[in-house]
Amino acid sequence: MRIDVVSIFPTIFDALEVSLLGKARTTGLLDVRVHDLRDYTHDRHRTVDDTPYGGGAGMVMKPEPWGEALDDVTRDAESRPVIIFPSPAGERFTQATARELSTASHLVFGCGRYEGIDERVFDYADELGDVRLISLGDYVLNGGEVAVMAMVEAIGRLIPGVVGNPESLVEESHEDGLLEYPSFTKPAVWREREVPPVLLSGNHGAVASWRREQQLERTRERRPDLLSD
Ligand SMILES: COc1cc(COC(=O)c2cn[nH]c2)cc(-c2cccnc2)c1
Repeated sequence: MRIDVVSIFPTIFDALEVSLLGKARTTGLLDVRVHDLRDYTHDRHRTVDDTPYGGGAGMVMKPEPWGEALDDVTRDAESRPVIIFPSPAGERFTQATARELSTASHLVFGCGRYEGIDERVFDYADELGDVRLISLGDYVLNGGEVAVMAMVEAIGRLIPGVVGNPESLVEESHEDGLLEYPSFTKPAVWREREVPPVLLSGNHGAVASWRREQQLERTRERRPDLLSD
């Protein structure tokens, strides 16, 4: 998978080298390219924002740099990319979204800042790829960069070969629509707290039933919304 990221803070994405995705990049499973939006400006101050038409507080990201940046990153695309803009006004990002996007050949992420991006950019981008505004949650960040880091990690780890043990991807929260069961490891007793005896019983059927019940109990308590979907 090829991933292009456009941002006015490209160095933030140096952190992707450190995470599990660093290995995926060296093995060629992931081809991650980060671009500075200011490289697509032509004025002395490398301006990327301006005041909003119609008035109002804050600044809006200008369309021209975005148009040139999106042209550039899609110019040599081997397939029609999915062009994703993190936004508080976007569709909800879930494990199902991550799974869907992990099958794409080419993802382009556009990191908005300020009060957002001139709306005409999304209309233009639709000529270049499938545009998706995606929200990580109902809160506002200063920019899309942190959201892109989270999405790239959630998507990247689902690509075969990126995570060492694919078995570990199956028994995770949200993979089966429920929260994951509690985990324990040695010692069997720690600060007078015992590991649930069923987990030491060697009875795999009883362990599986206990874990399923724990998943349901936790989901009922913490995320009843997942049970009504
Ligand atoms: C401060 O104003 C913002 C911030 C952000 C960064 O993303 C988030 O805050 C976010 C993402 N998931 N949950 C929250 C994005 C936009 C934006 C981008 C494109 C179109 N419209 C708006 C605007």
